[in-house]
Amino acid sequence: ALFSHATEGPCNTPKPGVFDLINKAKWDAWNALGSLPKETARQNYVDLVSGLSSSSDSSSQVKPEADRKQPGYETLVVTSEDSITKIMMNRPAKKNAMTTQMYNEIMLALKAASKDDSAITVLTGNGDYYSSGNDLSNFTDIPPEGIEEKAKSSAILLRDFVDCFIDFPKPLIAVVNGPAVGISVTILGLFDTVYASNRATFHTPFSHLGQSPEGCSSYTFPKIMGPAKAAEMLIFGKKLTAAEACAQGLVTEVFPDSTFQKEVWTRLKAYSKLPPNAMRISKQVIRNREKEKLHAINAEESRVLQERWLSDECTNAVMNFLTRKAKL
Ligand SMILES: CCCCC/C=C/CC(=O)SCCNC(=O)CCNC(=O)[C@H](O)C(C)(C)COP(=O)(O)OP(=O)(O)OC[C@H]1O[C@@H](n2cnc3c(N)ncnc32)[C@H](O)[C@@H]1OP(=O)(O)O
Repeated sequence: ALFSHATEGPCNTPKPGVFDLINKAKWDAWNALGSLPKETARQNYVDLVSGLSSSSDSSSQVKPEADRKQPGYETLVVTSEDSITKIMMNRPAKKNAMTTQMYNEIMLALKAASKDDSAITVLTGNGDYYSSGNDLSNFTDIPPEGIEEKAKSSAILLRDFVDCFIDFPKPLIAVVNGPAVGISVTILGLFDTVYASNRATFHTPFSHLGQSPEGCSSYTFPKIMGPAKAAEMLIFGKKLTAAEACAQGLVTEVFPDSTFQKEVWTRLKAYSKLPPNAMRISKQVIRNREKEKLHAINAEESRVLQERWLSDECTNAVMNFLTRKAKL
């Protein structure tokens, strides 16, 4: 309005029709300036634009992530911005291996995200790995009651952890920034969207570790990629490239690593502006009929693993890693 007034003087065009909403709003604003002198309109325009540029200068002083992060997490960085809650695994020196504390904190963060006012939730990793899966030193922390008790409490923790993903009510997106191993791969079948850098790989070496599939992958993987391809991953531990995982339906889209963060976050910010209730309800419609089945599968997988963790095959594989004799 001020620009039109400064250059053309008081409003001199016919009022746009009632359905021409944008032009009508512009016309109303111009007309409201009445017979303001052109020079005053020019000065007001300059003042307004100068004010906009100084307020955009102050918007570049966005709080650093450290200031925005939610308190109370030691193994994660959790932030909420642009209607997106981002849960970032934050043990980069240990390739984001998942400790007992990290499992517990991820559950807490998911429960909080399910109730906060964000529209979508993202899980990602800090550093060069997405996650190297279960922290194998979890197996060294044996309670006085013995190894059976450890296997039992681990199976309960695993079951509770995977249940949180099965029940998560909002769109859940994995931003797979690098290689992913073990449980960080298997739970991807419970996400709604999986974006991967072309540096990411997907590896479930359960037989190598004397273990068996979890995260409902014994059900979701054959469903997603067919039983033959799922068997190659889950029984024989075949490691997939990001492109292969995408071709088999586990990954939604692969991006070049050099532009990964920029492209993915631009897209997620656009998605986060969609009506949140519609997204939540669409997810329910897509997922709800499977929930009961997934809970039963999770319980069964956890029970089988509890036994596997007590096997010689598993104990030897873990000892070989911890004594530096073996790596994947
Ligand atoms: C409640 C229980 C639930 C259980 C659910 C079950 C889940 C099953 C799984 O997740 S199975 C998968 C288990 N993961 C692995 O077997 C991976 C083991 N790690 C490796 O083989 C390698 O570290 C690697 C290939 C991931 C990376 O090799 P690279 O040479 O690049 O790096 P480093 O080995 O030097 O790693 C840096 C430090 O990080 C430690 N580390 C990495 N991953 C793990 C891990 N999963 N557990 C424990 N520690 C891990 C590694 O030991 C190095 O530590 P250091 O610097 O102190 O030497």
